[in-house]
Amino acid sequence: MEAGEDCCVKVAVHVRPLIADEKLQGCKDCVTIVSGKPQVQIGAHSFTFDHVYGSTGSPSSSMFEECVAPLIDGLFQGYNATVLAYGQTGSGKTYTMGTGFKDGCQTGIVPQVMNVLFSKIGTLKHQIDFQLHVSFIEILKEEVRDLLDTSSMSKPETANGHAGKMTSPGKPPIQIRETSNGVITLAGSTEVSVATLKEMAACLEQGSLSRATGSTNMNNQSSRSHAIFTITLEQMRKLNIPGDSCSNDTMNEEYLCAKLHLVDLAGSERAKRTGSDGLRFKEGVHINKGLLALGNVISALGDEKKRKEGVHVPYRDSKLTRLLQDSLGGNSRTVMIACISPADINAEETLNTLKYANRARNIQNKPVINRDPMSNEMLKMRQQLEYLQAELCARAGASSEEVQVLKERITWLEAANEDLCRELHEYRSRCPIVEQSEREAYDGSTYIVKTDAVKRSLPITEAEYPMSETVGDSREMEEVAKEWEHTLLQNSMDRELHELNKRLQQKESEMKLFGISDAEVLKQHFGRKIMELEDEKRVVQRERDCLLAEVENLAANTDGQTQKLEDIHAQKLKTLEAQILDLKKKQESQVQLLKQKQKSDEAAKRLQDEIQCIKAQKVQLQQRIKQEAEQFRQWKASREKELLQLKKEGRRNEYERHKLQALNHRQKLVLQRKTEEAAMATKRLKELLEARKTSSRETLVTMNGSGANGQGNEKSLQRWLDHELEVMVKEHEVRFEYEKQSQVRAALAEELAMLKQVNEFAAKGLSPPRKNGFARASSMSPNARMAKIASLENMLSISSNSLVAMASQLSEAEERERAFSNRGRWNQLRSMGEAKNLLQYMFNSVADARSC
Ligand SMILES: Nc1ncnc2c1ncn2[C@@H]1O[C@H](COP(=O)(O)OP(=O)(O)OP(=O)(O)O)[C@@H](O)[C@H]1O
Repeated sequence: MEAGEDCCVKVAVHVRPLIADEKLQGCKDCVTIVSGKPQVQIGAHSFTFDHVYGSTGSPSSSMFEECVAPLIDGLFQGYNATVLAYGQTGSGKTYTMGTGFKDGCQTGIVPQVMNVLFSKIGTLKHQIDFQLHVSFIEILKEEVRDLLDTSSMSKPETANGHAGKMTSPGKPPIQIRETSNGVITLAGSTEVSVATLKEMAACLEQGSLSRATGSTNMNNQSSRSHAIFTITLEQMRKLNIPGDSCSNDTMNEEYLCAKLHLVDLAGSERAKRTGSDGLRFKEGVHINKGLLALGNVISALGDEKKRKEGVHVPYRDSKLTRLLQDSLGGNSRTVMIACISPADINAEETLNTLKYANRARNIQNKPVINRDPMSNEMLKMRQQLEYLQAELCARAGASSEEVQVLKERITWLEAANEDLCRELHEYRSRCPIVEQSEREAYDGSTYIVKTDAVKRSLPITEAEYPMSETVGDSREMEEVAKEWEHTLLQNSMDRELHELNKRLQQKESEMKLFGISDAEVLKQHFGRKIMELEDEKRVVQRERDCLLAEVENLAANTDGQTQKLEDIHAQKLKTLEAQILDLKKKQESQVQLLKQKQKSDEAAKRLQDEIQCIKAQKVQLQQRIKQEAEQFRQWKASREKELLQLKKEGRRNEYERHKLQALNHRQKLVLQRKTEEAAMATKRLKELLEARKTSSRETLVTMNGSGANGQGNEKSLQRWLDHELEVMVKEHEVRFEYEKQSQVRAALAEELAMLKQVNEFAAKGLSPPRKNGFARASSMSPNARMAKIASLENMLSISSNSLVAMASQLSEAEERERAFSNRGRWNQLRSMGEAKNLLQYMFNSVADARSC
């Protein structure tokens, strides 16, 4: 084997979405991914990895291409590789790896690996001979079990809810061995030779079904073992050596053998949270032991100081670490996928996972191409030959050739320099535009941030009962509009009536004018006048006729006297004629007057009609005004009734609101008290943890410096013990507060879920089930429900923050505890006497505490 290149373990984080169970518990997403960066933030902690997938990091679908595909390419070059899924129980390891492969399901890394592997083999098989083997084992309770052993039966689920595989009786257990050149092998495990994708998939499916799984509170199909699916790729390549036609076939062949381990670890778990007991509890203990050993290996390899100090790496502490010896710090290219849940309830475990993963990034592996010794030797010789040939050429060549090469190099460098100058110039000319657009983008973002901040700064109490006010406002508006409309109508009708009255008055006064010159009297007057004129005319005519007769008689007598009489008569006649004419004129004028009279009669008639019409209109209008007033009165009465009803309802709502506010207040107080207690305990734990660092150092210094002074030493040991005990007590207190807070949160979440369900039922027009909580929630008004939902959501996010803060300190405490116990808590004790004294002191302290 040749010397390996240094390459760090690559770490990707896979954040799964909140699952139904977590949503039901009202869990909040407490993990933030920094946009565009592989950076994860949780509470005050921030971690950077090689990749982050899921929950608005890169899409999970690109994980295979970015993290695993390069490992497969390496496999074909002869490099070993490992993909390792790590994380808390239920965080999505099996989902990510696809080791729960069933019914040909293609999601997950392992099925994708198989697809890519066979498609590559398909394209290369004409040049290279391939051999593929797979093995599939699990480590359950520190025992390695073969998942592909067909002789052992698959065990159905037991009463304890355990499904798994039984080792066949008489078969020797699988042994982990290390070969002389340090390669870890499994003696006794089944290696199945596979030629097709289907065969390999069948192995995966068979092993997955045989794997031990069981149901816990946190995952109803929890893997109870660490599973390793290993693909071994052997290649026999024909080498193309120019000018080498004489050597035999084996001399021109190269043999490579590389392994790909696909590891799905069991999840770390807390017995209290998984609710495990009996067998499940024992499994949990073993799982945690294995993971603790893995953590210690990662810690030893990932801590630069420890690495430099050459600290022992405890691979042999567990079967898991022994099997992964090559993958961590050895001959392998390794990708670790840290699977995490974003739920705040899992914040402590998520933090622990991220801390481990972060440390794993510092592990340096030394992958080498795995050739067989013969091929390796051949390669070395060939390389040496090539080197010597080159050397020979160089020496044989003239020095002028060297000069020529240097000249060419100078020309090339000059050209490259020119290109770079041009690029720099172009960049500078583009710079102001880029800066401007960056400034604009920045301004835009601050604006968005500002508006968001303004929105967020609105206190939630302002949003309480907003709907009732809006409804009240709209009702009032409606009422005012109605009254206004009524007043307008009344006014316009009054104006109309006034107009009619005015017209009526006018017409009546006109009529009066006609009335003053009494029509009948006038008529009689004119009639009489005409008659008189007629009589007068007749008298005058008779007179004239007499006169005419006299004139004729006189004409017959023709004497002088007669002539005189005749003249007199003619004179008289003329007068009479004139009188008649005058009378005629008078008569005509009387007729004319009579005609005018008739016309005015007609006008009076018309006026009379108009007056009648106006009077009718007036009556109608008065009726309408009356009707309108009646309608308005009725509306007003009903409105007042309604108002009364509303006031009653308002009082009820007000009462309900007060009741709710009181309840909210009580809930908030409880939450506040619990949060304050939690914050105090967390703060105290933090202070103690900080103080412990210095105190343990001081203790050591004091103890080392006071070798002669036995009493001083004893006192400082006692102080150290007091401090240690206090840290533990505080850690327990915080854990206790954490549990209480989780319970409060669960109750709030339950209430919230119920209210939301009632809202959904109401939106669909259905009535909610007749259960206790539902009855109370559905008796609330929609506005009160909305307000309660908002208040509960507010409380939930307060609770979530408190949980994350506690989880952060608990994770810190646990990590330090682990580091401390690794170093040996009691290393400071140097004699049995010191130990006895300290034990006595501890007994006294416990007795004191119990007697209080
Ligand atoms: N990325 C994801 N998207 C959607 N659902 C997921 C995702 N990851 C995990 N889940 C769901 O979460 C649940 C737990 O996942 P899984 O069994 O893979 O966890 P695990 O880490 O293997 O748990 P354990 O250690 O207990 O075996 C499953 O119901 C799974 O379908």
